[in-house]
Amino acid sequence: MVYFQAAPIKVVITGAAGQIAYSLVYQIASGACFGPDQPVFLHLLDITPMMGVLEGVVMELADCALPLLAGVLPTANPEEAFKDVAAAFLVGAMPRKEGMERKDLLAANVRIFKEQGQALDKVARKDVKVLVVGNPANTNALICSKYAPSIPKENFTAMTRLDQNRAQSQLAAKIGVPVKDVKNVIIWGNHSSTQFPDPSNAVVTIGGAQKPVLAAVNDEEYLKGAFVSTVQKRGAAVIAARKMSSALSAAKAASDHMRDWFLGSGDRWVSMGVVSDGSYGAPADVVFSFPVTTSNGKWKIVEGLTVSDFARQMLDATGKELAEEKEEALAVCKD
Ligand SMILES: NC(=O)C1=CN([C@@H]2O[C@H](COP(=O)(O)OP(=O)(O)OC[C@H]3O[C@@H](n4cnc5c(N)ncnc54)[C@H](O)[C@@H]3O)[C@@H](O)[C@H]2O)C=CC1
Ligand SMILES: O=C([O-])CC(=O)C(=O)O
Repeated sequence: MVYFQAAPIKVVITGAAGQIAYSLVYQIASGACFGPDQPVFLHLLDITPMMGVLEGVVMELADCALPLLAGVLPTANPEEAFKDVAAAFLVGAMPRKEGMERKDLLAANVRIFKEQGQALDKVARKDVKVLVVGNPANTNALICSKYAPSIPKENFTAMTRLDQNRAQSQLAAKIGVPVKDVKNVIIWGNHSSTQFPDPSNAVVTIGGAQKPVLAAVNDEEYLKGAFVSTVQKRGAAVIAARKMSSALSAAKAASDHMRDWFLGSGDRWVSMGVVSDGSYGAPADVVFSFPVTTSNGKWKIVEGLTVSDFARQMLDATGKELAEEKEEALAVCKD
């Protein structure tokens, strides 16, 4: 019997034999996600043909000799995987290949999230925090929530943190400051090429003083043009280079997202795909990425920001795409 000071929490990762999970298991089991004093019991779900590969991941986790890892359960059974979990990283889904848009994965992937919503509904803790990473992440999260009606819809989120990290990193490089000195870049809308990476409220610390990013960059053409398209297309650029989609950075972003949700975002805004209440004119009842702050395990949309004409057009385009994806997903799930 192993004794820990705090009781371990059960955390599930789906697609656990895949690329992203290979980095994510370490983020979680090392304490980077839930904190250095929180032991974790990992539930690792994949499909039956991947159980052999998954066994290798389990061996490697043991070989890491991680003090916070209380146990590991590899399984192909969703109800076993989701039983009593406090946090769920829903990664398992097909990734896109070169030339595809993420929404091209919808028909193949959305049923996974219907089935997993049903399993979460049955066996997970009612306060489980769910992060959907598998693409198309926003719409998969919506479907998952719809099939888990006993769990509050606020508990279902989609990952746009990778886009936020990309945006922050691009701006820091442009200004020539460490990435930690840029904050409050916003990702609006869908985790797709219609997303709107918005620097208009971002601030940068230069020489100990805070300055708006717009003034520090002082190049409107870049901020409305190359900056936006670089972030929108970064996933495709990584696929073109690696012939596989982002994995290391996706795992880091998933850990950042869940850490901030559990432990709080402090004085920074973070972007999360959440079930929309219609804030900022976004369509209601789609999973839309907003700027949020988090504390005590809850997120809250940042209110009162000004939306320029340019931003309005961008928000409308990404909202329209999400409304269309929702209709398509609901039709697929009916079958
Ligand atoms: N939201 C975001 O920012 C990002 C999302 N992604 C998405 O994450 C997903 C996973 O990517 P990778 O790990 O690179 O893919 P991968 O192909 O390496 O791994 C996916 C794993 O999921 C498993 N899987 C398939 N169906 C499953 C099911 N029903 N239950 C449990 N496991 C299942 C597969 O067997 C495989 O082991 C893809 O959809 C990808 O597009 C990737 C990067 C960033
Ligand atoms: O681009 C992809 O398909 C994988 C992904 O979501 C990303 O890297 O943002």
